Amino acid sequence: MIASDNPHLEPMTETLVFDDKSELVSTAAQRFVDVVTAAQRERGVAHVVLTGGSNGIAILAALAANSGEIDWSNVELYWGDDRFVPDEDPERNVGQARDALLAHVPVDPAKVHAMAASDGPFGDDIDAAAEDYARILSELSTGGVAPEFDLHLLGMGGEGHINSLFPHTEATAEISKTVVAVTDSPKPPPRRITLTLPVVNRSRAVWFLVAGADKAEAVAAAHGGADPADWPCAGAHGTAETVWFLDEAAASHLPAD
Ligand SMILES: O=C(O)[C@H](O)[C@@H](O)[C@H](O)[C@H](O)COP(=O)(O)O
Repeated sequence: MIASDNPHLEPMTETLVFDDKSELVSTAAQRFVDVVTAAQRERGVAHVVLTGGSNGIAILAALAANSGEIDWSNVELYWGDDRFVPDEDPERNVGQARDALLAHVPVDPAKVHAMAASDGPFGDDIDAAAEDYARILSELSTGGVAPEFDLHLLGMGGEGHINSLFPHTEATAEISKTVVAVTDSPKPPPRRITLTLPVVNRSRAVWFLVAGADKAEAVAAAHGGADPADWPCAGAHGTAETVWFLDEAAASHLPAD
């Protein structure tokens, strides 16, 4: 089992409900700037895990327009998951991030840790590609497992999937590996590489970016303490904070208070 040696005691859960998706995105982008600049002040380098999905990419586009005092040359960037398809496939999360943000800010290419594509250095060997990502995480950590990320962004599917961790799957139940290959994703494409829940949960801050009525049941399940096997989103928590950025539709099944 992967343990977090983070000393934080009482992680805070915060649920923010916005009138609409654009307000959600602009607030999360502003707060992203605050978290990354604070991490850089304290530790020099910020470690941030990006996500795909419409909200995750919209935040990156907002940051391309205004990223305040972020020193992009001192941000280590990772992905929570990616599709194991050719690099030029428009479904790749890293490609969408390149278009939305990375092409527009002075990131250090050596600090941009994309998951391998199916036409990358490991060819079609998805297990080798996943193992290599685990090696990268290990090498960039102080304890040999994975970094304690300053921030892990998460989108969420209507059935509660986060990264490529779907309900009732081995990947969601994984407690030893930091990164696994998924070859039968219920949502296409079937082949993906994903961080596991124990490594997500090494993050200081875990943020859910969720809009739309089709997500309301999963949001309510996570807030009600559901079993992560049923609702993987219920198993993701930051060691310092867990923040739910919701629009009103996504929050519609939460208790009124
Ligand atoms: O892996 C995938 O198939 C998607 O990228 C998925 O995980 C996405 O992030 C969520 O469904 C949230 O998407 P939205 O932000 O568009 O709701």
